[in-house]
Amino acid sequence: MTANAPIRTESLTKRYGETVAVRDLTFEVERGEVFGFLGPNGAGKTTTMQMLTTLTRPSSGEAWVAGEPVTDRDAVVERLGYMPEEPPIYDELTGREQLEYVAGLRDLPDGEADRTIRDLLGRFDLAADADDRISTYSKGMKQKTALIQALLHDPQVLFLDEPTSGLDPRAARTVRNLISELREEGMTVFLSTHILPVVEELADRVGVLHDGRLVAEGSPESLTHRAESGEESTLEEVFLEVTSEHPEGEVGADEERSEFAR
Ligand SMILES: Nc1ncnc2c1ncn2[C@@H]1O[C@H](COP(=O)(O)OP(=O)(O)OP(=O)(O)O)[C@@H](O)[C@H]1O
Repeated sequence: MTANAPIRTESLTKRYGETVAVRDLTFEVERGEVFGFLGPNGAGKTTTMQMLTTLTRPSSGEAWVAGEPVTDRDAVVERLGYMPEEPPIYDELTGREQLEYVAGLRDLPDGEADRTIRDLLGRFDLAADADDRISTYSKGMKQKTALIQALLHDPQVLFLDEPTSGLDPRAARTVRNLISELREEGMTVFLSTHILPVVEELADRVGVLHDGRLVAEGSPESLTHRAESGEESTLEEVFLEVTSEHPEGEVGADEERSEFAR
């Protein structure tokens, strides 16, 4: 355990009535690491991300983001950037107006906000479209706008929920390249997706969630070179294997997650 890991959870659990959406989740993400959070539909990825971004409170257990407990909403929100699967952007605004609006919500001083917006629009190749309405944007341009708005306040940790879902291959490639650039700059990224090639390309480490539990964890390479089989396989095969090894309701409360050689 690293006390100052930018993301750290301990026995994090969320219950909705009888449903245990996330159970006893303990993991950490190191500074500058891209952590790929994988799992089939209903595994608990969104719920985990909502707890880490303070949108929903844990039922039990603890979590810290950028050193702050997720129960301290203001402190955590100041330090994280979050791009949800359906980013809140308004079609009737222009890209620039949308970003100015978010900068206002974040209380960024006007001069600083203008400079940051200009820099990020340039960097994400959106400057020429910044004064067009978002209703005229492609899905990829909307996604880039959403990524910029998550970065405006220079967060220490970035949470991305299915950042490439619904994008055509070219737009998905652009978004993957941008994430890769952020990683090269040392950003800590928590990347939730069920698209395996995305984590294969971008993640330094992968966690596989199934039925609310972390059932496998390791580098993408170690997951594809499973120590016990000694055979090379694809991440998809490993994913299917570890999620079928743990059919719903059959995972013992104290069962260890699969560990792979790092
Ligand atoms: N607000 C809620 N009320 C009741 N049950 C919920 C709520 N949110 C999630 N759940 C349940 O918790 C479990 C985990 O859901 P979650 O959305 O976190 O999974 P996910 O891995 O993000 O799935 P997907 O890939 O389909 O988005 C599911 O059984 C879901 O039905």
